[in-house]
Amino acid sequence: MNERRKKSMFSGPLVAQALKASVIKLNPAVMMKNPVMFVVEVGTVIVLLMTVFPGYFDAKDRIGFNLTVFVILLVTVLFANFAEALAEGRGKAQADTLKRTKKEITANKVVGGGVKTVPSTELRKGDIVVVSQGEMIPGDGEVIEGLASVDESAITGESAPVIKEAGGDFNSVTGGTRVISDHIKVRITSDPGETFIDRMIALVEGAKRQKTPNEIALSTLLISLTLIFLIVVVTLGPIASYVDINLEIPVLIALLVCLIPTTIGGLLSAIGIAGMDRVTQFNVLAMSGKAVEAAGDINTMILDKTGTITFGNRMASEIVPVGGIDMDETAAWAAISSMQDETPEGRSVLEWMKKNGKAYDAALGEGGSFVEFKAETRMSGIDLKDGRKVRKGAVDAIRKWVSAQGGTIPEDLDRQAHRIATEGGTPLAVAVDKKIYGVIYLKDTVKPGMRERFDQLRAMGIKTIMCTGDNPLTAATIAREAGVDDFIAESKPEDKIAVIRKEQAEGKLVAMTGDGTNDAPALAQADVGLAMNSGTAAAKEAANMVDLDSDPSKIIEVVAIGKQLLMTRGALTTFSIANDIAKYFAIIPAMFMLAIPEMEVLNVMKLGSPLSAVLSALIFNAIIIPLLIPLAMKGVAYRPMSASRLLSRNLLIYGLGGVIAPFIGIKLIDLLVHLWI
Ligand SMILES: Nc1ncnc2c1ncn2[C@@H]1O[C@H](COP(=O)(O)OP(=O)(O)OP(=O)(O)O)[C@@H](O)[C@H]1O
Ligand SMILES: [K+]
Ligand SMILES: [Mg+2]
Repeated sequence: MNERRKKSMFSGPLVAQALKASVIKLNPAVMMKNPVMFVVEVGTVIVLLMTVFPGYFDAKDRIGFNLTVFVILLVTVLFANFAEALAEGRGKAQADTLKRTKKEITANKVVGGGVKTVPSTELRKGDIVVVSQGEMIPGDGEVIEGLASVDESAITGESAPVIKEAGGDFNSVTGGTRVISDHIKVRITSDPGETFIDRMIALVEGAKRQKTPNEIALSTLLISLTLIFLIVVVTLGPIASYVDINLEIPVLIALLVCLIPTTIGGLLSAIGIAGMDRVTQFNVLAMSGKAVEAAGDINTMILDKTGTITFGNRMASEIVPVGGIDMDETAAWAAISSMQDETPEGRSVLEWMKKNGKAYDAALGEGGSFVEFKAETRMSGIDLKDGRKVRKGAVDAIRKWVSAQGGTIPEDLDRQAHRIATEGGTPLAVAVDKKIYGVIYLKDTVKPGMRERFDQLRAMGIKTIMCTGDNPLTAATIAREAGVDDFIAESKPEDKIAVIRKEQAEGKLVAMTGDGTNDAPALAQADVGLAMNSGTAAAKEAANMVDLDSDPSKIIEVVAIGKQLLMTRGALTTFSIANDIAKYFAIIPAMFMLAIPEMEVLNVMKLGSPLSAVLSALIFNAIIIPLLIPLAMKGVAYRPMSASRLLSRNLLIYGLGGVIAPFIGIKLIDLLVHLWI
């Protein structure tokens, strides 16, 4: 699928498909959704009638001209349809591939004591299925038993298998992905038609594409402009004839089409679809165009430290005893506290032991009950069967835990923790009941290039806040190193939602990423919530975007894509309206010169003849649409800068460019047209 995703929008089959679709879209019922182009279509039909039945319209001496106007108008409409069809093309192709994936699946449903083979479409929420090596997972669900490696490339395009297992944050599986080793039992969590693949198909196909609030506002403006010009042009005829000037209908229609915002009207939906498509190519699924646009308007971005700003593979790199305790004893307790801790942090402690040739009595831990790491407690460990409780965790959490039992805190604990934290490391204290043995030094590294990216975000006027469960000192060090604007340390998952609400109360739009079930409320609250595909079903459900590559730092690029979408629309609107204004100078003098040849002084552009002026303006009006398709699809060139600088830059380039381009374009076309007629 990744291959397909990367495929150019302008490849042969997609272009052929789009050409066909642009004719089908001529259907007036479809055209009506785009009022600007619909007006052009109506004009096209009128000129066609005048060409075919010239007798009725007293237009016998203008058949050639009228036929030409008809052809140019028809091509104008086709160009606009082509832009939209081309933008839709890649999504449609992707949807077809996904649909094929869907059809083939059968499910082994657990019924009573046995297993029954049923088509996946018969599965309902709550059903249990067994999936073995080589089989496809028949629906979205949660692993309730077993562990398997799963090939999710059908969805993510990423060929490396991922491990899915019961319990924890990696239990969610997606229908249409394939188990490549072992077997698992899965509880189905979605009904047919509501699965992740169904949603994906609907998204890439644009089936449920709704206009975003921004698009609606712009459409309203375009319709108003169209109406105003329609009224002007319709009343122009009678007024002119009152003073004995006879304006011809095809010329009036040409005037109207030149004046109404056909360029942006023709490209508007293509810009929106292409923006969504850019996000999809980036392997992020946006649930709506609104989400992508919200990303472009973000003021505040909330980022996790571990795994987003840093690599996140926090590894034990040192074990430091405190209170005069022996090194080996401290290390042994650190290891025992990690015996069943499957987090990267926990596993790294055991690896450290091996690497440093340290031994511990594993038998001590046997039969004990495992205390899983929780972001709320910020501790993990084991309750031994002899009654002793072994813990490791954030220094302040362990401190509190030990103090609550009446224990004392070794005086060098803080000094050691402080040293580790100022180096940007995470200190984990190790304790058994009320005695603290030492500190584990977890090392993590800030990803390269983070500072530049945060500088860019700042240039765009976006504030970044790093949220971490880590202590304030580590947080401060990493925050400084990475260059984020602000940080919140010792934060629990629910603190994120508080930060979001606070920012939103100040009228800001907030973006965040998350993957856990406890991130779900915050993901829902954020204006842009990007969930990781590796995360839980609840997180993916709550978010309005899902990153199929599960890379939380991608939120930064998503914002850039959103901004680019808004900018592209703004730039092309400016260009389009500036263009139309410039066309006055070609077409209005021509129109009056047709009626009163003495008005030659009006011919400021020195165009060949009134008729060639009208045709040239109309041809320019048509071909500017396909000329701008690449820009509409790829988005305007984009450099991070503040909104006000962007605005003035765009006005200069696209406003001024929009005024100048028609003068040059129409003049050149007129030179050719005048040779021909
Ligand atoms: N496996 C573990 N066992 C015990 N304590 C841990 C473990 N993993 C992390 N901790 C402690 O709990 C704290 C909070 O961890 P958590 O994963 O919630 O946040 P974080 O990873 O520091 O920050 P972020 O929100 O950026 O991921 C850590 O700073 C660390 O002190
Ligand atoms: K126009
Ligand atoms: Mg974490």
